[in-house]
Amino acid sequence: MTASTTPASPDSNAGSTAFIGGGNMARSLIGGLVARGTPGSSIRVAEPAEAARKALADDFGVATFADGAQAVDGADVWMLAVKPQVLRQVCEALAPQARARRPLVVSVAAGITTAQISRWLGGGEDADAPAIVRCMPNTPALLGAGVTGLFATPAVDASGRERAQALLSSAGTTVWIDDEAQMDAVTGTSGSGPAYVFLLAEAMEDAAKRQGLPDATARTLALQTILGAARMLTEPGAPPPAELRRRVTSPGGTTQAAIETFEEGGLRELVDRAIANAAERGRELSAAND
Ligand SMILES: NC(=O)C1=CN([C@@H]2O[C@H](COP(=O)(O)OP(=O)(O)OC[C@H]3O[C@@H](n4cnc5c(N)ncnc54)[C@H](OP(=O)(O)O)[C@@H]3O)[C@@H](O)[C@H]2O)C=CC1
Ligand SMILES: O=C(O)[C@@H]1CCC=N1
Repeated sequence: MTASTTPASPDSNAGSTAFIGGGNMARSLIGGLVARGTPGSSIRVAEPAEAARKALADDFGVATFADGAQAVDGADVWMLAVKPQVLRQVCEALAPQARARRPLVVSVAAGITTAQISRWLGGGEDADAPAIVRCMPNTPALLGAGVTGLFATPAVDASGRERAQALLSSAGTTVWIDDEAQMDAVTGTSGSGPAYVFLLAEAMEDAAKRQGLPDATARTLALQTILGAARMLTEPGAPPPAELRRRVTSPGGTTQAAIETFEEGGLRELVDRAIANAAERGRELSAAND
């Protein structure tokens, strides 16, 4: 077992949060937490790749470990931030510590259900069940501009909910859902959603270049348009998206020509299918990794 920072004694880790997995999502969440005042020293990260451990320690001042068991040692919140495909193996390895410590377990893994996590952690039924919050953040968390859907199992008490809410609030807006089955729809909408906007940015930039604009100009126009539109959408008291669109669209003008092209091309139906497919993939990930 190697640790790139020296572990403190378990008792001195009370109040700390352990991340299992130090990849893209963990970086976004840790960045959001540290930027909003959580001391890096209270965050412990297990990550197999040495280069990633060094970058996390350098960038955020967190304690890093090659081994999950060391990272969770004494931590009372465990953030499971590994791929769905390895979550079972991770949970089963940590099950003895989970039974002994009874941490608040927070999972960001797409698709994987709280029942699966509970079983893999060796959880019992009812009063003996582990406290698990399943959540779906997104990468704008890095800027504190993310949105996270959260679901809590009955074993999570009010203080556990508050703790999870506080952790994810550092990443931006939080939305609790009561029905865990809806988490796949959350994943398809907002978890994966930033990539849809990035795809739109790519497509607008490419189209602008094909219209003869210089590369840098095309990028600036595409990105600032998305930023400005997103800000208008989220201003307090902003009208709904359809009304904002109407205000840009002069009858018989340029925008109408573009919007008609999108509608004829089936953009709405395409978005509907894309989000449905993302949600379905979440359900498949659950079944495939059970
Ligand atoms: N990226 C996103 O936008 C979002 C992702 N999620 C969820 O977050 C989770 C992580 O995704 P993402 O960050 O993108 O994936 P990454 O692959 O970037 O991060 C996962 C990290 O976990 C590491 N890892 C693998 N095995 C272990 C282990 N046994 N112990 C500790 N760490 C391990 C990986 O190391 P190595 O690469 O060396 O194997 C990798 O660095 C997924 O479950 C995903 O569904 C949720 C919302 C949004
Ligand atoms: O693509 C994925 O599976 C993860 C979950 C949501 C965003 N990224």
